[in-house]
Amino acid sequence: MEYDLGLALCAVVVVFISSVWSALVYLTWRPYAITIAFRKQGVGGPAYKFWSGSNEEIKSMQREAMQLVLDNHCHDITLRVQPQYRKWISEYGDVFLFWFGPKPRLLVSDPEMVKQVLANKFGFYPKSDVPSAIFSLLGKGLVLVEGSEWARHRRVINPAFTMDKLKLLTRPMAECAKSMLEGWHDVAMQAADGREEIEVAKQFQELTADIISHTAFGSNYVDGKEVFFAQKQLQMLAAASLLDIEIPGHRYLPTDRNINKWKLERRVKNTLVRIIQGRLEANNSSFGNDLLGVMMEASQKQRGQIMSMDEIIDECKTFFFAGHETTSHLITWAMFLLSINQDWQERLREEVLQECGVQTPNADALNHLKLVTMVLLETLRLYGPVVQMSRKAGKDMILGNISIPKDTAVMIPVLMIHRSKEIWGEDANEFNPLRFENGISKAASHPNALLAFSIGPRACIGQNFAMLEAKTVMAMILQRFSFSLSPKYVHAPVESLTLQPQYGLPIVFTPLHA
Ligand code: HEM
Repeated sequence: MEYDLGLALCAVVVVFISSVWSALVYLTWRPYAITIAFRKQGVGGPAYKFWSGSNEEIKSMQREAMQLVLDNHCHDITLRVQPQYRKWISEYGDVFLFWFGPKPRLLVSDPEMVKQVLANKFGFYPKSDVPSAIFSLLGKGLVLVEGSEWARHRRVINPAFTMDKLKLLTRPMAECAKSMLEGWHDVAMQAADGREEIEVAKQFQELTADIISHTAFGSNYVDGKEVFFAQKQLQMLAAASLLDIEIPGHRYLPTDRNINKWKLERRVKNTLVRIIQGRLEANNSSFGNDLLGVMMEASQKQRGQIMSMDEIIDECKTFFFAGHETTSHLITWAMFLLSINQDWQERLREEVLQECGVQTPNADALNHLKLVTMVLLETLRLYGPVVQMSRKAGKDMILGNISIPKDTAVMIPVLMIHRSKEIWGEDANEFNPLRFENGISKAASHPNALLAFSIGPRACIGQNFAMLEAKTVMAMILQRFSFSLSPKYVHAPVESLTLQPQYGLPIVFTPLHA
């Protein structure tokens, strides 16, 4: 008996010592060895700090940067949004190593190396490990799945985003926009001076929520909006915990935050199950022309491609996450740029009136809006909603001439790349839509320099949807109003998962017609 107890005690001591040893190796020796291996290849970077890596330094730089208010015409917003990358690129160059806690991250801002990572067709650079908060937002939706599972999902979802299907969505998009703009028109007409100041960032969030609820869920859009609001709260919880180092098992503890999160997740799931079940049981000849219907149809038709209920649910969550805020911020920033560039606002209005008249624009007319497209591309370059992307080396890789050990995260600082003078020329920090006159690939010294929708096989599946939506809304605003920036506006772009104006975007509208 005593012998057994002694043996058990010995085992506990051995396990304890070996865990402490592994932890020490992981937290000290490994970062040291990785640093040396990269230094030998000429890759510098900030020194590793025990346990917290570079996190505290980043947090402190970001706290300081948040105090900055920029001039309205200053588009070099890296000072405020990515101060750490700006500082480290100037100190260590295009490629450097930093640390997310004890995990190594290689920042790569050379466009050719970025292309090698994003356009890799063999899946050698999968998405890097996502924080659990993001995973619970998207589950196994298209943004996060990998390999053959990703290929199966993408095949099922692709038909929902073909141009002929998207064209059908122009009408619900325009109807949602019309109802918002009629409201603006009425308040402006009632104002004593016929002008009205409106905080548009919030309005566009509501509009794009309305549009994605209508276009994804058609007749079920009221339920769709319920999902949307719950997802939105989950997203806020996720954003608040992004720079926290995850403690294993913490997400299973019944803390107030976790309990709230579980409740919201249940609400999202139950509502989506109700919508999908309803369509399956309706016994109609088709599941509908909305994104959900087209996806369910494709899932049933393509033999061997069927997606389970849980997978369809995760794709619906993904549409909300990936397609709502991004598009609303694109429209918000385009309005900001047109408010401070009145000459471009005038040019765009002329183009819209010439191609669409005063009618509600249809997909074919929108297709002819060349200047509007150029302004949206320039907005995506200067204020693209996605400011960085990350991947990891799926195995030991050679990138450029640098050896990268398996599992090293590779960070792509989109915001910095979009402002590089070497890539975009001396006017990189200026608003110049004409750079896109001959198309995206000719706008910079590298054909893949615009990364707003990413490139390669994992590029944004919703990019045509987003551009169609933004063009519809912009054209309808230009038909109805002239607008300028309110003196109350404070230029303070901030990243909260996506790039947004920290204090909103107040704009003064004057209706063009009574
Ligand atoms: C201005 C609007 C948008 C921007 C700037 C944007 C940007 C991006 C970017 C940069 C990626 C690649 C992310 C990465 O690889 O890490 C991506 C992927 C994706 N986006 Fe978008 N997006 C927009 C709108 C939309 C819309 C409207 C939808 C759907 C309704 C959508 C759905 C997706 C999906 C499903 C993926 C994952 C694709 C895959 O991995 O195969 N996005 N988006």
